[in-house]
Amino acid sequence: MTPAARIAAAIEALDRHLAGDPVEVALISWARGNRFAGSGDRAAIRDLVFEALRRRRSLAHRGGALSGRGLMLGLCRAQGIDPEQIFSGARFAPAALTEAERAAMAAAAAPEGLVALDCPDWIAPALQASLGAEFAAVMAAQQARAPVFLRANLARGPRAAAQAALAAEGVVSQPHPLADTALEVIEGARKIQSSRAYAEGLVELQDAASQAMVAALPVRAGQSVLDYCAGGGGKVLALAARAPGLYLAHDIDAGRMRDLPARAERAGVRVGLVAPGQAPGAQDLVLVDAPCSGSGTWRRTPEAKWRLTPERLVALVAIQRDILGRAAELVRPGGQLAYMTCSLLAAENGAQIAAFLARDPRFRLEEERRLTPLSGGDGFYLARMRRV
Ligand SMILES: C[S@@+](CC[C@H](N)C(=O)[O-])C[C@H]1O[C@@H](n2cnc3c(N)ncnc32)[C@H](O)[C@@H]1O
Repeated sequence: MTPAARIAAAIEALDRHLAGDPVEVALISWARGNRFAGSGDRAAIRDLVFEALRRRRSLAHRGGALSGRGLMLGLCRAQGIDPEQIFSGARFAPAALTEAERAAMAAAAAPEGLVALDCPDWIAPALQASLGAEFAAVMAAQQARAPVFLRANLARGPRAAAQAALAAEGVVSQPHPLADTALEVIEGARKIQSSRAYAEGLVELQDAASQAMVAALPVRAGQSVLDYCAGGGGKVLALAARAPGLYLAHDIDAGRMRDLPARAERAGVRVGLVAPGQAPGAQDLVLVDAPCSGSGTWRRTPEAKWRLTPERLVALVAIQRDILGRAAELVRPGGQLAYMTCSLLAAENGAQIAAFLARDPRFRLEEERRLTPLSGGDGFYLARMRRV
């Protein structure tokens, strides 16, 4: 496909998405209806769509409309490409520009303020309060694509050995300072999942900040650990790789843990599954990787930035509060409770924990950590508490 044809495809997928389809569904629908497109084309179209969503507000401003065409026009302009060259009306290219489109683009001044930062108006005050002087830099960082990170699985060998095995298969990576397990992929990211290094469990895909937060948790051989919101198991697998122990995974939606047994086997670690609502005995460490706004991961999941609403945020804070209360009951006296989110918002992080500690005097805060995308990985929050 020509660059113009790929842009025409991205316009179609974006229009489906803007009409209500989740972005992944929109991309799959496009691919099903256009089976001639090869994997290289599909990947390029996906990149265009995600680029447009990360910068949805500023590109719509530059392109004169919040539509597939408006976003792609805005992207051309932001990249210094003359839209007339792409929007030519030639075969497979987007239809030629209309006079109205030319006029709308000509009228659009350079984006400023929250538009330039691609920040929804309603959430800006909360983000500004949470991020302080870093607000603009963090929002700007979220406009760029996230790096691809791998976690070297120490249960299978050291990071350098994983790096060498990947390099032999064309996946070039370098150690990342956020965690002693983190590798940042520089070349060959598309080969990771078909590599032997991945199949043999030497590495897992995991954001570097996520690895850093897990590394901050204490692990001792033989301890009992419950990952209360395990999802696909990224955190519990990373913990289990550090020391043998009794690891359990729980999620309200058992379907989310579907792949966990296979992932644990690949990684050479053991993780038991706990059915939703089933109460395991008191644990040395309970980890709550809570459902959250995901505001620290908007580079990877840009549609979430535009889908989040004030009502959903209030609901998430209530869910987190409820989960904390339940998880706290599963910590043995003297044991630890670790609460994490990939949010940048104080309401889901420090304020949530302050309210929990005020409600439950059995717990003391031992450590809080915050990371933003300015450190290279996702935005993350960790509070480590002890039941005294
Ligand atoms: C941030 S994700 C977990 C990601 C996972 N820990 C990982 O590293 O791959 C949050 C998870 O919490 C689960 N969840 C939501 N509400 C819950 C609840 N009330 N109790 C337990 N899990 C819940 C969701 O199903 C989701 O899988």
